[in-house]
Amino acid sequence: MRTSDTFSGLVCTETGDEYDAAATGPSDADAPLDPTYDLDAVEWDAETLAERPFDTMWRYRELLPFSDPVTANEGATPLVAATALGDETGVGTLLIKDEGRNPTGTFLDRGFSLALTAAREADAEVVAHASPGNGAQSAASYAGLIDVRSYGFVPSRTPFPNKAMVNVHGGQMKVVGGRYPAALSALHEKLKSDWFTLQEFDNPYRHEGAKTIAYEVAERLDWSVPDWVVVPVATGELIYGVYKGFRDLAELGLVDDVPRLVAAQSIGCAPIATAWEADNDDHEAWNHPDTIVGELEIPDPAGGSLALRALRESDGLAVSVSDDDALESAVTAAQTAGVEVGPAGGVALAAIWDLADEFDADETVVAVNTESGTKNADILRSHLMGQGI
Ligand SMILES: N[C@@H](CCOP(=O)(O)O)C(=O)O
Repeated sequence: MRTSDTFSGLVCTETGDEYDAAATGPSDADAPLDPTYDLDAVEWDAETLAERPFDTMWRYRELLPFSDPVTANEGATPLVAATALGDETGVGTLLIKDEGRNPTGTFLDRGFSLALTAAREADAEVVAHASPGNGAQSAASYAGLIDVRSYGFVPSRTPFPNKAMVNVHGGQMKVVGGRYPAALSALHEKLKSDWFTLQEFDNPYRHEGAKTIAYEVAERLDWSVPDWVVVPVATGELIYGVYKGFRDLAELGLVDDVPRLVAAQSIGCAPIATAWEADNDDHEAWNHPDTIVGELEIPDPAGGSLALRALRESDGLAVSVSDDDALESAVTAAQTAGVEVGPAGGVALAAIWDLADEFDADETVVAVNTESGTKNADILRSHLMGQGI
């Protein structure tokens, strides 16, 4: 395996036990695995990094596991000022980290760059996972780069642009009747022992890609951290990755602390927000999930306890918002900040409205827009039609 010089292997997020980085299937650990690094060997400072072009997430190569990446130039997304929204919500500085600007229009590209590099290093011939749609599209794209067969199991409600682009990238798609859990069950039924799993948290590299969002935010803020980062949460991959990224920077002494994280979910599927309210360390699976925000309709998140840990350790919060407020917020961002926010990003922005009393007028709040709004243009447009527009 061609790993970076600083990569020091995989450890269990619960026990700290070490695991084989070259293994191809899910580990027998009790909890997800985390890539680790020899931080003493990472010689980063503001000047060294400033000399590198702000072009892809691979400018942070010393804190990524592989030396020869499968890449489509993911990362280096803009941090856009949402001044009008900030004024309306009383937030001093409101910024949107626009992950819709990634190659396939989702932050997931960061993690799939790593996961497909791991697949290539393991000589995998078939890769597979289940997703609400963005994941299938992104995985098909990266699998195409290394010419391996990819299977994306998706629920029938998956947006047409995702389905179409899976095929355009040369991927195989299995559309499963029902919702996301049905797609996950279908994957588990079909999974063969020689298939390489790309599933969040079974594959230890998906959240590792997401952590580079934190590096970019801190660097764009001249190596300071915002007061708050508001993150849409489904499996917990994104929020745990972002937390890990800020923690890395604090350990390296590049920033003073981690920001307070907010987990934003839809009222129709809010296992993490509910567990947080009940002061629990893990979630209970959500019965009867029902939200228009398909990317967040994950009733039994694989990273539930890690998401809750990220909230506890960052002195964070969790909140759930209505579909209507999420869509209204996404539309407002498009109209006032020029950012094509998707429904999941709208959930993060709606959470800011809900939490307006928590934020001080001089604070900086970053909301993560996870996907390009164009993937769900029909849903966003239908919200306008409800207003007679
Ligand atoms: N996948 C979602 C956002 C967050 O999901 P998580 O699984 O990382 O918690 C999206 O694409 O919008």
